[in-house]
Amino acid sequence: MPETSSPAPLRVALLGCGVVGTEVARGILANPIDLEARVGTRVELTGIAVRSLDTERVTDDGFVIPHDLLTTDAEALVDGADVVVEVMGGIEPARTLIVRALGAGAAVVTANKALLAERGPELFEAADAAGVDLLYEAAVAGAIPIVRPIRESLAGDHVRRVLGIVNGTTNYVLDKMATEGLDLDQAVKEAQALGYAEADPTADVDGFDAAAKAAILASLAFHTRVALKDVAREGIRGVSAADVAWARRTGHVIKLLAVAEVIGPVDDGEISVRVHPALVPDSHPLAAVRGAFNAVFVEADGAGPLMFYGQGAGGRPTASAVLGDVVSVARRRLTGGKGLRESKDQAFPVLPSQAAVTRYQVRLAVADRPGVLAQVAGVLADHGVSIDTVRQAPSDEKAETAHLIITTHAAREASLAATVDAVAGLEAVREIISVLRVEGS
Ligand SMILES: NC(=O)c1ccc[n+]([C@@H]2O[C@H](COP(=O)([O-])OP(=O)(O)OC[C@H]3O[C@@H](n4cnc5c(N)ncnc54)[C@H](O)[C@@H]3O)[C@@H](O)[C@H]2O)c1
Ligand SMILES: N[C@@H](CCO)C(=O)O
Ligand code: NA
Repeated sequence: MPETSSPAPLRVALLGCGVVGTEVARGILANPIDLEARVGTRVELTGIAVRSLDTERVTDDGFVIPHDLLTTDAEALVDGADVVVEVMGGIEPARTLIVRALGAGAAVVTANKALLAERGPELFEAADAAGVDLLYEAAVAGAIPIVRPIRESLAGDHVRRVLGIVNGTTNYVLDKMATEGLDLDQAVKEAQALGYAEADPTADVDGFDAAAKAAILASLAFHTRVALKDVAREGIRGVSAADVAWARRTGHVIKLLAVAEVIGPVDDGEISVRVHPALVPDSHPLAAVRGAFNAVFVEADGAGPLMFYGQGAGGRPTASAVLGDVVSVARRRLTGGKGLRESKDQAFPVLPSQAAVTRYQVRLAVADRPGVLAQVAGVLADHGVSIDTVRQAPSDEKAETAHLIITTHAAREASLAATVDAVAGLEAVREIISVLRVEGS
């Protein structure tokens, strides 16, 4: 009988053993899903790089990570690996270790959106040069398959627009404000108590986390390179309980959206990439995304609208995406295939935020007397901003003040800003209370 030799085991090195890392380790060591059967060879966790050997590493449901797998020598661990899984976060030493791994011919799986958004090109070039995979499904919207669908399933289509709720913490905060009437600070404290928001909630509340994910999504969707610095970013600090309540009255919810869209021809246009709070009509699928859930709504020429929904964070959900990537790179290595190359054939100019085209809802307090509405409408007309609807809220008779809620047709951000300044200058206008973009209609 001819001898058949089974393929060598796949050696996986894990960098980081925190919320995600412990669950990745458990997934490899104690996976009820048989990784060996999925991959075609044994998947061996060779070690886990940690900062301290003294901490006991246990998953939420009590799976203890064997102490003998832990090491503080991340470089040595990387050098012996076929696949390196980076879940330590931060820029350094993650960047150096990933470049080292790729240079040595190992495939890399990472969940590190901050690193990809800041140093992606360097990493993709190292992966392409070595002909190995650099996969990062977990970096955008956690468990939700969105990187692979955009990169592979939609590669034969033209993506026009991506609208994403890609930060669970801010979605939880805005949802609490809408459903319980909390103000922003109260809702952030609740998010912190539940472990969604960090002690310093800046990365979430000010939109940095969503902006990193927007840069990654835009790069994939439009086959180009969008860096974090190209993303116009506004967080949710300016959203008041009154804004949220008014949104409900006008049939909207406020969401922090990551928006990436082509403006102009799909093969010769420009792109706008931005993160900001926006009014989403109740009828849009994104309006139904509650609590800390994430969702990404994609519009493509051929496919039409697509919606991806699920858990964007948490140890097990994020580890699910990481493990899927591990299986994917392992299968490719086993068949001797090269890694997927970065797709960056389109050089779309990224528009500055003032050039973005959106609908707006402006809420203002005006003197309640004849002719004021006509004056305000006249200023919008003079600036070429077209009104879709005007609604007047019940007036405060004592103060002789009326509230106007004006929704515009699509206008450039720069024109709208100039228009609002001119409206604010009218003698009859007491206050511009809020200006919010309207997306998804
Ligand atoms: N937690 C989530 O829900 C989630 C979701 C998606 C993506 N991510 C990403 O996954 C990565 C990990 O996130 P996390 O929540 O598990 O973070 P975490 O802070 O819980 O874990 C990171 C671990 O890496 C260790 N570490 C950091 N630097 C190290 C070094 N130089 N050497 C050895 N160990 C080091 C830390 O001590 C910590 O234990 C981050 O890039 C994060 O953005 C996390
Ligand atoms: N802080 C992020 C974790 C996932 O990237 C969130 O709230 O969604
Ligand atoms: Na994902």
